[in-house]
Amino acid sequence: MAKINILELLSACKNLAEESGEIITSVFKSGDLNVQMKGEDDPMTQADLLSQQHIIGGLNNLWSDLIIVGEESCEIPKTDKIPSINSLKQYENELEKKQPEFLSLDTKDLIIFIDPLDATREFTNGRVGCVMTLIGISYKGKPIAGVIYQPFVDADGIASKESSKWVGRSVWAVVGLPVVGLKDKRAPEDVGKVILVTTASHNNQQVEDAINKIKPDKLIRTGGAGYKTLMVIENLADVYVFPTVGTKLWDICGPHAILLAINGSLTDPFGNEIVYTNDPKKIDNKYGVVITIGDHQKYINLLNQK
Ligand SMILES: O=P(O)(O)O[C@H]1[C@H](O)[C@@H](O)[C@H](OP(=O)(O)O)[C@@H](O)[C@H]1O
Ligand SMILES: [Mg+2]
Ligand SMILES: [Mg+2]
Ligand SMILES: [Mg+2]
Repeated sequence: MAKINILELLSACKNLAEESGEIITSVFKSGDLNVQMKGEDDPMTQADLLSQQHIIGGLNNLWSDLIIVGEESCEIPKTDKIPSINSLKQYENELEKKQPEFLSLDTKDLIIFIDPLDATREFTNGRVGCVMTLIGISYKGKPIAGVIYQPFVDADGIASKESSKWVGRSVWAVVGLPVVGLKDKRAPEDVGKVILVTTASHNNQQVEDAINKIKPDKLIRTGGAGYKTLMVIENLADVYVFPTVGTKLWDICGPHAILLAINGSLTDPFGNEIVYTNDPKKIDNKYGVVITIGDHQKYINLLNQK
């Protein structure tokens, strides 16, 4: 049975996500997005496709037996890319003390979830600040590591319309290790407020009901499942609620791992844990998601009050 070191796998994912960011920005700059509709309200562009091919092609070159679930249904052409596996080596001693089993994981228990471009709709509309590549690593059904790569931002994650500022930013974590480079971005005037973030473009009665039950001090509607989760991770929002079908496991696995690493929570609206599986019938988060930093149960109770 092949064994995998989580730091080597995450290093490869981070390297590939960062390079997929270059693919995404160059497709955007070319103006030739080649938008195809996979279904009603479900766009895919050339950037989604090339990003997924780059990431899976690179992983396949190192670990041919990895179970990978990518959003797009496409061929994976052979690539010369050999991802870097050593960029997180300095964390090995710390991980050995805290989660020694993560240094030697059975391949059969791992599933990698790839969203090669989250917020495609916003990408096609030029609202690129929400766009990110999401890679999550699950082990025995739970997220244990993940990387988010934002291509259209500066080093602090601030979105810009000027391409000269697109340095890009990775946020990554292994559950059990301290998270590097994250800031608490709560504005002083928002301290003590309840800030709820939800969909900008998939509003429905359940979303409205959830807002009315939580009664936030401040409501933010914006695009991207990854972007909204990152807002919770960076303390720009207390709770992200989307209480209906719409997101898939690849939208949440990577962000969920980062959230867990900072003691946040992600469940369905009834408080049930999400199980990460490659069963295609269970890829939808069919009851929706509730994502918090702080008192998760308080929001679950509010959402389930009669
Ligand atoms: O990777 P894509 O298809 O862009 O992912 C979607 C999500 O599936 C969807 O839930 C999000 O909707 P909202 O923005 O309304 O929350 C969408 O933005 C993308 O993240
Ligand atoms: Mg999509
Ligand atoms: Mg997505
Ligand atoms: Mg996507």
